[in-house]
Amino acid sequence: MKLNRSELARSAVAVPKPPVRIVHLGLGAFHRAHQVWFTQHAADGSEWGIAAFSMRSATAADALAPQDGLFTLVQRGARDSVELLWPIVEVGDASAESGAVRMVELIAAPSTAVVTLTITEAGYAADSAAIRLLRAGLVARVAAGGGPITVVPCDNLSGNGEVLAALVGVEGEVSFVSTSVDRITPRTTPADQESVRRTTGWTDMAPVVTEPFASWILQGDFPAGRPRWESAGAVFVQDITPWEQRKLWLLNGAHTYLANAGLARGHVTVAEAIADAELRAGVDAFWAEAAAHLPVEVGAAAYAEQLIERFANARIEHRLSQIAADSTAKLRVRVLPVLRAERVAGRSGAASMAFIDAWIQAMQAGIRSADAEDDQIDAALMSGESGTALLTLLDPKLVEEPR
Ligand SMILES: NC(=O)c1ccc[n+]([C@@H]2O[C@H](COP(=O)([O-])OP(=O)(O)OC[C@H]3O[C@@H](n4cnc5c(N)ncnc54)[C@H](O)[C@@H]3O)[C@@H](O)[C@H]2O)c1
Ligand SMILES: O=P(O)(O)OC[C@@H](O)[C@@H](O)[C@H](O)[C@H](O)CO
Repeated sequence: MKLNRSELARSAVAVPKPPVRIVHLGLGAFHRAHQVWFTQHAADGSEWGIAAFSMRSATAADALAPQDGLFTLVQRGARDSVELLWPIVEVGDASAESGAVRMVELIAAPSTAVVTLTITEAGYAADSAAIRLLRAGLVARVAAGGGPITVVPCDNLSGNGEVLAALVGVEGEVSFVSTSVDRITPRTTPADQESVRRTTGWTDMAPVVTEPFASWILQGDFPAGRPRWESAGAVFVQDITPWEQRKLWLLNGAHTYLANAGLARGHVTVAEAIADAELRAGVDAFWAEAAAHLPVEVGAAAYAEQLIERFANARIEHRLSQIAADSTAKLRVRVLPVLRAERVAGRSGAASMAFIDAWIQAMQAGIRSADAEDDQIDAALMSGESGTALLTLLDPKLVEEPR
């Protein structure tokens, strides 16, 4: 793609500018590497524009607005492949009142068919700003007879569609779709920005670097239509549960372990941690436990084999300190279900327990990343029996069971 000047702008490049039919909450790196990429690559992508809103600060919106929503996606495998993505046609900052008003107005607009979200796991709380604004938009839409709409959460959470439907609590023509999303996308660094400038000749204040792999599995209805994401590789299933478990347990469970155990062993990135034979053995043992509770049709062994290659991609600088954030809540959904299933099957779940022990040891050694449960972790560490107190924090039932 050629630009006729060095700043990104729609006037400098011939790309589609579709009308807004999708509203997105959470203008982070992952949305741009995943849902924006799937929309651009859908056969009818040029008919679907996205209005994307940052939720907590103006930073992402301020970087993208002068670029008319355009940004560079770098797919980083053995070599880089660089692409200009154009589906974001409007950006806003919903942490400011004017942005929040515009977002609510767009959710209520009859021309909007889909709302997507990447608001992090912590955003799924009844009093979070994202949930309140989504609710306000849907209530306004129902009241004005705006017609059916579909809401698609794209965060790493079991049953994300059902969880969101319960939190939002809006009755009417609103369909909540559950999804399993997968594409390792680390935070962009200044070096990434500089490498995009060198490769393309244009200055991009908001590029995104991601891995070549991308997967999107969805379950649910789109009564107002949607882009033909399946033509870009998305898969629609009747029952998402085993697919979601495969991804959350095998990928995210292993990530949380590699973060806690890897930081304790002096590693900085996922690629370094998975190259450590001891950590790799821990991951393999956990995957064997998890695979025993997944149906054969999800292909756990092949997915795990692919994961080793993805984790080992040293050109993707995925920092363990970023992944270790909120480990307490993450262990509950990524590791505890496997431990429970192992114990119901009459086994000890030793590999799952080793993942939990790695977190306990990291907390005891003071290797901490931000955690929404920091106050409770502090209290557990102050108690005489900090190991038992941390186990209780994770799940009170764990301390009643023999190890
Ligand atoms: N990065 C990945 O590899 C990846 C892969 C799969 C799924 N995801 C999901 O996407 C989420 C975002 O990842 P990212 O890489 O874009 O992160 P990011 O830090 O680039 O962006 C996070 C976005 O979430 C918003 N946000 C943060 N906390 C929030 C809250 N409490 N309420 C509402 N909005 C909030 C921020 O404003 C920002 O727009 C992850 O938490 C995860 O659930 C990420
Ligand atoms: O994004 P989080 O914080 O839920 O988890 C960190 C990583 O495990 C995660 O972002 C993965 O990279 C992603 O889920 C891969 O698809």
